[in-house]
Amino acid sequence: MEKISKSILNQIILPRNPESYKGNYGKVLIIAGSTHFGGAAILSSSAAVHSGAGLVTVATTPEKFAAINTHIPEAMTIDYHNKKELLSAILNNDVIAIGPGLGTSSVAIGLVKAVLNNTKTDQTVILDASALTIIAEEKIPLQTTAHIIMTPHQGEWQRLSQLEIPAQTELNNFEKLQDLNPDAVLVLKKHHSEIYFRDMSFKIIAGNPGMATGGMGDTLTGIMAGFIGQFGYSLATIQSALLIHSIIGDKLNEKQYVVLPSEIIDKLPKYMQKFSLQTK
Ligand SMILES: NC(=O)C1=CN([C@@H]2O[C@H](COP(=O)(O)OP(=O)(O)OC[C@H]3O[C@@H](n4cnc5c(N)ncnc54)[C@H](OP(=O)(O)O)[C@@H]3O)[C@@H](O)[C@H]2O)[C@@H](O)CC1
Ligand SMILES: Nc1ncnc2c1ncn2[C@@H]1O[C@H](COP(=O)(O)OP(=O)(O)O)[C@@H](O)[C@H]1O
Ligand SMILES: [Mg+2]
Repeated sequence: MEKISKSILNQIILPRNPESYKGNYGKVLIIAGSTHFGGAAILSSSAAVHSGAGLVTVATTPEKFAAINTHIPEAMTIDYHNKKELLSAILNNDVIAIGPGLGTSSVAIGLVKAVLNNTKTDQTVILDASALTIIAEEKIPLQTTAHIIMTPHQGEWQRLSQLEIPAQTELNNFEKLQDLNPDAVLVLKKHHSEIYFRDMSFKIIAGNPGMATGGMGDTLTGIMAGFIGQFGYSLATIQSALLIHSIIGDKLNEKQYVVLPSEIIDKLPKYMQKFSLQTK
């Protein structure tokens, strides 16, 4: 398994073209949140905005609109119960991240199916949290032609792959990913998270137990969406998103016992600037 080098960040995060505008940095749709998990929608959309997505729309339940607008006014909101608006948003965004705080209601199941049935080749679908639980429980095939990235923690990967955590070896993970969708990327979140794609596997040597805080994975999903929106879908972009999340977490952990997801989000623009200037 190859270790992901920090130099990938200098290659991916480049200074912006002065002539560019928000349309050049990706349209991101985050389908997230439900009655008891409003924070997951805020963290994932805030992470997408702070990591540089040009336009971010959150599809959620209207009871969370006010909280989202207050915490992250840069993001737009739509009601995920409105099938027409949802379909239009699915068709018109470059990156669709679904799952943080979504829960596993019949509405949530319908949302996962709507994304998998209506996305196309040039789009990227990030499946996280409740979306992965739904796919495992409902046995929903991953049949979209869009790029698929799954970001399970070990418990979610156990549900999806039927592999108990001790059996989540490199070889077994390759096999199960092949069964689920041979073209999908698996980002297996753990201490020193791993990436699997076709016959390649990578790991990060970064991250710390101070990051074991609820919402940390929701934040990674937003960063992943923001990075793919602006830097394009590639293995290197996925690696960069995974790495910067933990590098910032490690920097904060030097002086803090506990690292909050919202603190990582706040630091994203500064760290991205630092890495972009190192290319000069
Ligand atoms: N502020 C908010 O709105 C927040 C909202 N959130 C939202 O909550 C929803 C549920 O997501 P979830 O991850 O909390 O619970 P779930 O899917 O049941 O998985 C837990 C099960 O897996 C097991 N497990 C094994 N290994 C594990 C590991 N490495 N990491 C974690 N778990 C591991 C674990 O084992 P146990 O701890 O019981 O031994 C347990 O059996 C989802 O939509 C998410 O986005 C959260 O993000 C929090 C902040
Ligand atoms: N001990 C640890 N070492 C390194 N990273 C960790 C550790 N604990 C948690 N993390 C990171 O925090 C994130 C947790 O994701 P997840 O469990 O999906 O959180 P949530 O669903 O609460 O948002 C992952 O990116 C994981 O790698
Ligand atoms: Mg999670």
